[in-house]
Amino acid sequence: MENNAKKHKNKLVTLRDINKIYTKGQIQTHALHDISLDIYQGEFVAISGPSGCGKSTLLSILGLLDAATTGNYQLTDIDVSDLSVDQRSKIRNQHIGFVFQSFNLIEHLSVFDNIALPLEHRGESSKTIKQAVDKHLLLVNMESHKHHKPNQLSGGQQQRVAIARALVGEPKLLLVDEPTGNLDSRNGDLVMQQLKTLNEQGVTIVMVTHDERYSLMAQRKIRLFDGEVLAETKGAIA
Ligand SMILES: Nc1ncnc2c1ncn2[C@@H]1O[C@H](COP(=O)(O)OP(=O)(O)OP(=O)(O)O)[C@@H](O)[C@H]1O
Repeated sequence: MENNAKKHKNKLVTLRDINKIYTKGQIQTHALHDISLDIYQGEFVAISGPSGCGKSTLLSILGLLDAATTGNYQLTDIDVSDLSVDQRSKIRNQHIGFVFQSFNLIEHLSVFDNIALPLEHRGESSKTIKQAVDKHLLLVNMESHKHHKPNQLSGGQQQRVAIARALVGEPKLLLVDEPTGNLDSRNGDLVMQQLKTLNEQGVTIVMVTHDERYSLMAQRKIRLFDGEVLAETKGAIA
């Protein structure tokens, strides 16, 4: 298969010399050391490495949930290194979608209403919301379940709803943290197939995973160790 990154030359993420130091009282943890990374539009990047090596920290910085202690981060043409918390959250809402291991769906809302949430926060009209939600229900093959509540769905179906919710605002970057961690292998395979298809349709994905099989589905595999990039493998498409 052709590497999507070759089709899309636009650079989405430029990280330069990113360091993250957590300080708690007298204790400092140097979680990321001088990470430099470029991610291009259309790529599927997997981040792996042992527990505590900094994967979630890196994903939080990429997703503007947290800021680096030092270093530079450019998202498309926006320098997001030194923004206030409010500015960061505005850019996050516009440009970034998240999928977490635990789905994080709201139990008392229907599938439709869960997917609609990001657009409601943006104050979109109900017509725009309906069109966008219907489109994304189709994208993840969940249109026949739109009136269901999350507890009436399998884990794999819940994760597909979470993917639709992450994508409904048309983010530039989809960040995925252990998407199959709470799923059996059949549902895990279905969710991964869904992510692969979305990537083939042009969605840029950065995914943290412990599962070697799934990281091989990405075009690039970045292995962290003690907060540093230990190795980078390119073109490993399954
Ligand atoms: N909020 C925090 N305060 C202090 N230290 C933290 C905080 N978050 C993470 N750390 C530390 O930073 C280092 C990297 O943690 P991180 O959660 O990024 O690793 P990880 O690779 O995602 O681990 P896992 O695979 O177990 O989820 C660890 O030593 C961790 O203890």
